[in-house]
Amino acid sequence: MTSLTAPPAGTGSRAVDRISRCCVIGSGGRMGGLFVARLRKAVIETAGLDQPLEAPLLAEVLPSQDLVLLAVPAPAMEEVLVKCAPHCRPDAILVDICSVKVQPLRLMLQYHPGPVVGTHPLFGQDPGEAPRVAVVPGRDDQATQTVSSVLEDLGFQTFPTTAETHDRAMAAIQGLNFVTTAAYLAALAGDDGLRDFLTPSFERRLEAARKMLTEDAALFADLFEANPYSQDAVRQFRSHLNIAAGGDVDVLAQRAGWWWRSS
Ligand SMILES: O=C(O)C(=O)C[C@]1(C(=O)O)C=C[C@@H](O)C=C1
Repeated sequence: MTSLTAPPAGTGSRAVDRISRCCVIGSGGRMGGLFVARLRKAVIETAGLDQPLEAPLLAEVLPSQDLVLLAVPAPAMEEVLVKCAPHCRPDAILVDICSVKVQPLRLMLQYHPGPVVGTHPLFGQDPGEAPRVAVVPGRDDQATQTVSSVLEDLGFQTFPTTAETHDRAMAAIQGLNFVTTAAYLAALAGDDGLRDFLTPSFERRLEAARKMLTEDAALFADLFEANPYSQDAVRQFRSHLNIAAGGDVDVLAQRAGWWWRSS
């Protein structure tokens, strides 16, 4: 599947004007679709491709692109690169939006000889008021600047980081959030006798966990696996459970108050 929109007349100094053609691979997905819509709204000529990624169409569409954005899950990255990278111009900027950065950047640098930039939009299908995107340089500093400027032009706030810093942070923010929620609820599962005892604070937690565990569990499990720091994060968390097991729960509660400290 591919569709193109013509850019309107008139150019300015925005980054999107320096990127005249772009292709989103995975345009049928939620994030891919969001990027196609924003790029087109920013009047950049945008093609969308999705499965099946067949060679004749890739050969027709990709060689003319200034920027190729991979909106594909981390586990599919290598397979997609094997198919797409040979059709990209060597000077095209290759960008991904995976929620982990060490592994996708390594693969993009391996399969594409030109500019590479990793990004992670820190939001889902609803970007909210001030959507932020982490940007990780891969190869070519100018390309990193161009991609950051394009993202800002699309209405996102960007900030620079490294793949390692990013993945350590996401192991804590996404990985542990998923694993600790899943472990807690799994530990209680199967005991129907608990139903009569549910309290408002527990119900709030259950509701907060619903989407993550009923719709997005496979996504978070994949991210846990693709993040090299996931197991470190779990081990660190386990040491905090040990504090509770030793009876010092007030120490934990006091430390947790850090999140609501006044600045
Ligand atoms: O919008 C949601 O429900 C999400 O789960 C989005 C969410 C998250 O909040 O962890 C999931 C994956 C992306 O890496 C960024 C954001």
